[in-house]
Amino acid sequence: MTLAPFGTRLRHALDTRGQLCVGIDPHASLLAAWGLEDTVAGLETFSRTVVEALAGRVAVLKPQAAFFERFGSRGVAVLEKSVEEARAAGALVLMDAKRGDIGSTMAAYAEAFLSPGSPLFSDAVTVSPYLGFGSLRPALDLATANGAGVFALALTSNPEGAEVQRAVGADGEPVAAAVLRQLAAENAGAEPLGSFGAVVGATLADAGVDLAINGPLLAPGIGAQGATMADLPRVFGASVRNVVPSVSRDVLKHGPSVEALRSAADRFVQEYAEAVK
Ligand SMILES: O=C(O)c1cc(=O)[nH]c(=O)n1[C@@H]1O[C@H](COP(=O)(O)O)[C@@H](O)[C@H]1O
Repeated sequence: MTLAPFGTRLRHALDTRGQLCVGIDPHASLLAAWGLEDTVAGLETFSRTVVEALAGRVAVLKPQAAFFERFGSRGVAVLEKSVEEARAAGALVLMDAKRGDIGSTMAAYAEAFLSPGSPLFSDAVTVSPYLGFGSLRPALDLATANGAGVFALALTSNPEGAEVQRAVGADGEPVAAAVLRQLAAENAGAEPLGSFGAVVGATLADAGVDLAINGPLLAPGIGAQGATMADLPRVFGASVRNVVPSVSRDVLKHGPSVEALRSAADRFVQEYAEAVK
């Protein structure tokens, strides 16, 4: 089955399900809080519960690959199953893998996450552009061919990110601005939304760069890292409607009750709607 472009599918999901991405981040501390063991079995119960609670409800689920990889191949098998079940229930899956490498190796990462035959095929994947934006080309091309998307780190939510991302290149352009400019070029002419997104933390005091990339802006940092939905209009300005606010721990801490997870996600959707009138 040929998928419509990711940007089109994402816009529809945000408009119909509400503007929210929930991260599946099975921290050891969350497993313990849910009364689960820090084992593959605990991981599987945790992930299955989040998918059961939210995949039929929220626009995007974002499994954080690291928390599955720490259990080795059996953890990755849980990740594969979670991706499949979440997609089958109607959520778009954004694989948070933050991969980055030379182009020829990036092609292999792209095969892993953006090729429909792969067990980890996802609707989109996070990548690091810090080996040079051009190194992402194989991922951008494979995504286009398969109706998938790519989110490149631009201004991350952690305070350390600035030393690299705010650095100014020889031509006077800040590094993050160059990433955003190249994403905008990839998205040129796409309607209603391009398939190539930027990651811009909701925790920023001020973006200070042009966020009008005609693509989605993944905004982590809401909740546990201190940002709120009310911060989004200030950080994102005119681009705020293209923001995909992302929350992990501040939703997940409400489990293992399926109802409580759903209520928490619904509250965040409501808070976004109130903040962005
Ligand atoms: O790409 C991301 O999702 C991401 C980028 C970023 O700048 N900051 C950031 O926190 N993230 C991820 O978003 C999630 C944040 O989790 P919470 O702080 O629990 O909501 C983690 O999985 C992070 O790896």
